[in-house]
Amino acid sequence: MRIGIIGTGAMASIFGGGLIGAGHEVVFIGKNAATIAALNEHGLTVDRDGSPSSNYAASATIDAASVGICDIVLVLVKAYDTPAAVSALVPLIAPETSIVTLQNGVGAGEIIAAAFPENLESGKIVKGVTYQGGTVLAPGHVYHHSTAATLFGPFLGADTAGAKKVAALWTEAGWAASITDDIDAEVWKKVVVNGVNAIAATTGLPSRAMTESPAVRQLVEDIVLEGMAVAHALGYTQLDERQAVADILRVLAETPDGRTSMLQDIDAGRRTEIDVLNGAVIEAAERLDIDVPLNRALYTQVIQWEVAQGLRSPRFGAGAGTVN
Ligand SMILES: NC(=O)C1=CN([C@@H]2O[C@H](COP(=O)(O)OP(=O)(O)OC[C@H]3O[C@@H](n4cnc5c(N)ncnc54)[C@H](OP(=O)(O)O)[C@@H]3O)[C@@H](O)[C@H]2O)C=CC1
Ligand SMILES: CC(C)(CO)C(=O)C(=O)O
Repeated sequence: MRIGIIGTGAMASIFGGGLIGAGHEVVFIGKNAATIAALNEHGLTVDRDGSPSSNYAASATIDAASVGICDIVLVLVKAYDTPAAVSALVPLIAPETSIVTLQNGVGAGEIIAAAFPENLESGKIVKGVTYQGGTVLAPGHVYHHSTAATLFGPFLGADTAGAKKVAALWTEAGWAASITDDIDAEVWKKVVVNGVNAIAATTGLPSRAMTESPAVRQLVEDIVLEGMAVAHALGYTQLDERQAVADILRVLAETPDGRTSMLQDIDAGRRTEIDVLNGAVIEAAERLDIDVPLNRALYTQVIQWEVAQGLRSPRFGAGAGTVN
């Protein structure tokens, strides 16, 4: 299959590597010249726990127009980069192209769906959530926690054919994948458990270390339970809060060298996805009249860090709940 991946960061690289390894033709579309050069010249190196590093011959470009039509396109940029990524994607998309987002948070799927209505109508926009993790070590070199779950579902309607086609790719690459008929509930569960990202960002702790400190482990549990009350009030009553706590603690504990995506943003001095994660929880909680003090505290700290870095206007530093 011809697969276009927009992004050359952590997730683009872990999934791109595995899909090249499974025999697919993969083209990365990025915007960082140094990373593109590293990929084309030295290939993509992926470290996985318990196995030697793998190096994959990689093809990467800044010029999306040079790529041509793809069978499947994976959108793996940060949520706030989705509008620009979607514009770049146009030359890759035919009516039969499946477009897949595995981005965290709320809203990216809606931006993609609005841009490609024909693919949306035919069930070819696939929304997913993944508990796999990627950490960038250097341009063209990533660490991959690969044993965790990925769930796919149609963005619109009940036709799961498109989601099944993508899940089959995952299975071929040796990764767990399943189909859900309620991807929106899974997206909210992931938004809630991604509360751990802000904990990592504010403590500086790598993933496993968060589970080893009793105080931080308790904070992980508390942030998930707080967010789950909001998810339940939104109508996702089928989500089991204890299961959500157990799931995220397991993912963190199984990722000794992992750094959550938000901690990697802090490391790199770049904007975080706080708005579409804790910010989304706060926004929903305000509408539903639910108190979410932990989410507010973490949100405020991360926003203040962004303000201090000059990444965001000081007027957003006024307090939690001021979501963009
Ligand atoms: N890392 C993780 O473990 C997990 C991340 N996720 C989610 O996956 C998504 C991607 O995260 P992650 O891979 O960590 O992020 P990274 O920041 O590592 O990678 C994002 C990539 O997108 C590139 N990019 C941004 N805008 C464009 C554009 N217009 N055209 C082409 N490339 C572009 C960036 O380029 P540049 O390098 O130049 O900035 C970068 O290579 C996020 O929504 C994240 O929350 C989900 C599960 C786990
Ligand atoms: C916590 C983790 C790794 C779970 O997949 C994640 O989603 C992230 O780092 O953004």
